[in-house]
Amino acid sequence: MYTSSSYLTISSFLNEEQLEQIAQAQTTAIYEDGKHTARDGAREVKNNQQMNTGCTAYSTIQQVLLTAMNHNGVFRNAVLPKNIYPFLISKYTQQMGYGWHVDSPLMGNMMRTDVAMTIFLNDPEDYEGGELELQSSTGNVLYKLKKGDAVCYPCTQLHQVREVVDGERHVAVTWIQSLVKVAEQRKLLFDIQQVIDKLFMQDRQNLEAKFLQQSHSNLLRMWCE
Ligand SMILES: O=C(O)CCC(=O)C(=O)O
Ligand SMILES: [Fe+2]
Repeated sequence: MYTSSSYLTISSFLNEEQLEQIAQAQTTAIYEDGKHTARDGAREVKNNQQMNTGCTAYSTIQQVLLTAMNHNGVFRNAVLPKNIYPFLISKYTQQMGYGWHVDSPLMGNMMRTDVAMTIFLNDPEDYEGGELELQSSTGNVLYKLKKGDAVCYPCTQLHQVREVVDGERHVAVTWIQSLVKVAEQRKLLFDIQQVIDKLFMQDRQNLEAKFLQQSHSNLLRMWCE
């Protein structure tokens, strides 16, 4: 599930019903210049539109997205969310993009940003260009996922949204403060959790799984803040 070092993709993060609710809401949405929510060097390279957070559509979409997050075990186990920043609902039309930047380390009420997340709200066939490009030690990686899919990546990484050449790109983005600050530690915990889940699926009383769960619990206690 981790495609590169610690980038997590979640397919069908949103189901058909949730996507439909979002699409309905989007028809009445009000958008404004995305530069309002960027700071320092990011402001100059940010060229997109964002949904006005005061409109009814925004509240509806926010609710749908939070519900999806709460129900997603992979997201919870991999990201270990402590605080979630309100979603930005963005739209990139022709020639829009967001050049190389790093996200603010602190947002809102001094919330530390550990994990960034992009949820794709329309199909990759709907637009040309518009890939989310992430810096990685083994070469840059591009994400242009299916409608309803999501990608999570550590906020330590430089990234950009390549220019949309044709069509429209719709995404929801947010930032999460994790219970575990260090990405490598989160990845270890997630890997162990997946093995535990598999073993318990075969046998609810598997003793090795219980020992592994003990180690997982104690590591989480050691690393969480
Ligand atoms: O649209 C995306 O996939 C990411 C946008 C982004 O980097 C940001 O809003 O900071
Ligand atoms: Fe960003």
